[in-house]
Amino acid sequence: MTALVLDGKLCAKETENRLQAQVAELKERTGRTPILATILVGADPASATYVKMKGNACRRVGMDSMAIELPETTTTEQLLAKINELNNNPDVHGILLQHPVPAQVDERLCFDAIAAHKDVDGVTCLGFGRMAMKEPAYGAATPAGIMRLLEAYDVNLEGKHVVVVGRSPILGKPMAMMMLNANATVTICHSRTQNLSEFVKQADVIVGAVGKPEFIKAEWIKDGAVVVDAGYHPGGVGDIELSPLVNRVTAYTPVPGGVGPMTINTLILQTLESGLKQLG
Ligand SMILES: NC(=O)C1=CN([C@@H]2O[C@H](COP(=O)(O)OP(=O)(O)OC[C@H]3O[C@@H](n4cnc5c(N)ncnc54)[C@H](OP(=O)(O)O)[C@@H]3O)[C@@H](O)[C@H]2O)C=CC1
Ligand SMILES: Nc1nc(=O)c2c([nH]1)NC[C@@H]1CN(c3ccc(C(=O)N[C@@H](CCC(=O)O)C(=O)O)cc3)C=[N+]21
Repeated sequence: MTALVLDGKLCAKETENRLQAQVAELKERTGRTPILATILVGADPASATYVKMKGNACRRVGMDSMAIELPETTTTEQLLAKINELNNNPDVHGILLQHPVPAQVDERLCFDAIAAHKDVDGVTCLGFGRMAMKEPAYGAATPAGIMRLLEAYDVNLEGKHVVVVGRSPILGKPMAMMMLNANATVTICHSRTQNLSEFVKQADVIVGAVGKPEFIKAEWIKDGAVVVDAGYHPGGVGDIELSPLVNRVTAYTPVPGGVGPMTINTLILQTLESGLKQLG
């Protein structure tokens, strides 16, 4: 069996072409383009790279971005003040606060300070709750990107047993809710789960969001499963041991080139949606 490659890089590229045209049309009509404000606190090189990639993606579709860099020593109050300023700035249509922030900062408080209509990365409690209730909301970028990728390849989720390994606020937990909303039967596994392999063996669709390289073993995954690997580690490996699987699963996301590009693409897509709402 040759597995279908869920090519996030390609899907993101195709979407960008469409977004570029929409941005050009908006600019023609209003003289303005959507602007994404990115906030990076501290100088972690990996985070700096991701934030740069997000700014570059804005530029590729003709949107602007505003890169805010705050020192490692930033306090919760200082970050809240910056977020408030961006909330009140009519030129800013979306706000991304890069996770993680330094330990002295209350990340949840800061995420939740982002105005709901500018929460294009889908990190607020309000956005999560609305998404979970199927009310209009911007989804968390990574799981929303995964849903868009599965949709693009017509992967059927209805009635399927989806096993999500990981329950973080911006990845595993919203992923599970989105799968539930897509009528999957959902199991969420985490660090206290007993007999993880027994759950993974039942998965029609397995989502790896653990943050540990090749933690989910190929031998746990059944023939014909759909494999979604959100993990990304140096050396281009994900959270799932992928190479032994490529000839016996139905479909899989490559690492790199799978989930990562869809995360950024979803952020850009949702920034444009927000810009369209705010600029007309
Ligand atoms: N491509 C992309 O766009 C993105 C990729 N990522 C990648 O996805 C991965 C996960 O990221 P993120 O969700 O932020 O990570 P977190 O560290 O926030 O969460 C990891 C989750 O895995 C669970 N976990 C840890 N150890 C085990 C274990 N031994 N058995 C079962 N579950 C375990 C934790 O459980 P518990 O809750 O009990 O602690 C937690 O829920 C990382 O590799 C990250 O690099 C993340 C964001 C975006
Ligand atoms: N508020 C917030 N929102 C996030 O969405 C968020 C975050 N914080 N913190 C960190 C993680 C990580 N993340 C990635 C995005 C793109 C790639 C990506 O595009 N990766 C490429 C490879 C890139 C490379 O070559 O290094 C790929 O998988 O093909 C990876 C990881 C978003 N995150």
